[in-house]
Amino acid sequence: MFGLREAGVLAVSVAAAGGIAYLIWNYASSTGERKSEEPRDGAGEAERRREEAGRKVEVIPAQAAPVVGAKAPEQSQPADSAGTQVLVLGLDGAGKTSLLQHLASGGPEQDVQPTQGFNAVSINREDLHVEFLEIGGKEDLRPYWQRYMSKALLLVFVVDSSSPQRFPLAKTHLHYELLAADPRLPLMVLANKQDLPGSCSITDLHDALSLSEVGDRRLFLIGTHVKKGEAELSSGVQDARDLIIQMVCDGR
Ligand SMILES: Nc1nc2c(ncn2[C@@H]2O[C@H](COP(=O)(O)OP(=O)(O)OP(=O)(O)O)[C@@H](O)[C@H]2O)c(=O)[nH]1
Ligand SMILES: [Mg+2]
Repeated sequence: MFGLREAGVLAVSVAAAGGIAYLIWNYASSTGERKSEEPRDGAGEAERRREEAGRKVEVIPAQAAPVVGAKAPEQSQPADSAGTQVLVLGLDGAGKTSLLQHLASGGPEQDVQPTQGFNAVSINREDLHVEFLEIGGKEDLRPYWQRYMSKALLLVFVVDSSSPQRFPLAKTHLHYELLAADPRLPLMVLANKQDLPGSCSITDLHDALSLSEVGDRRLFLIGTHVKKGEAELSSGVQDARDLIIQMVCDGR
């Protein structure tokens, strides 16, 4: 595992809009191959790659820390360590549990079932403990989402990029229930299922979810996919994990 900068991911432009600063860069494909050996040296080159791939990552660069151990997911009540949890939300079927399995184990996902309540997952290493809390996305569980905002260090909002018909519903929950509850909480949107044909690019998802209107908070938008049987983490999942670990280390 390596840091974003070490991975050769290059910031190609900086845009400030609505008080939010993004560093925008690309990753080469949706197939999960991290092109760490290829230097990306200029906005023109990166733009070319973006056009080729139809994918981009918008993140704020961070140094990464290695993960040396992981604890298996378990059903549990959320821990009461205020402001330290990574809260993982999103509509049912978006891929939250699948992503957490990959983030925690670094390996292929096991069969996943819809989360009926909470799903607590930890990443542990000698001097680092990252605690994720997924709350299931079914309609009857969504009223619980907001209750855990106050304990969160970061909100990770997972979207199924292959289901554009559900974007308006996701947007409504995101803006009017979650972001409204904490105007400062950093937000990481994972545009998941980028492997599926016809999945929405993160540029389009940015617009569909009106992410330019998320307020005065740090925003990360990353295209991801997880596939059963794939031994390697996709580059987007690696980027997400690196950023999350860095934010936990920094304490926001
Ligand atoms: N093709 C593809 N399938 C995915 C991806 N991520 C998840 N899936 C599949 O989507 C289905 C739902 O995934 P889950 O991880 O259970 O989704 P969830 O967001 O946890 O759903 P709830 O727990 O019901 O809120 C499963 O069949 C996964 O295998 C992805 O990136 N690509
Ligand atoms: Mg789940």
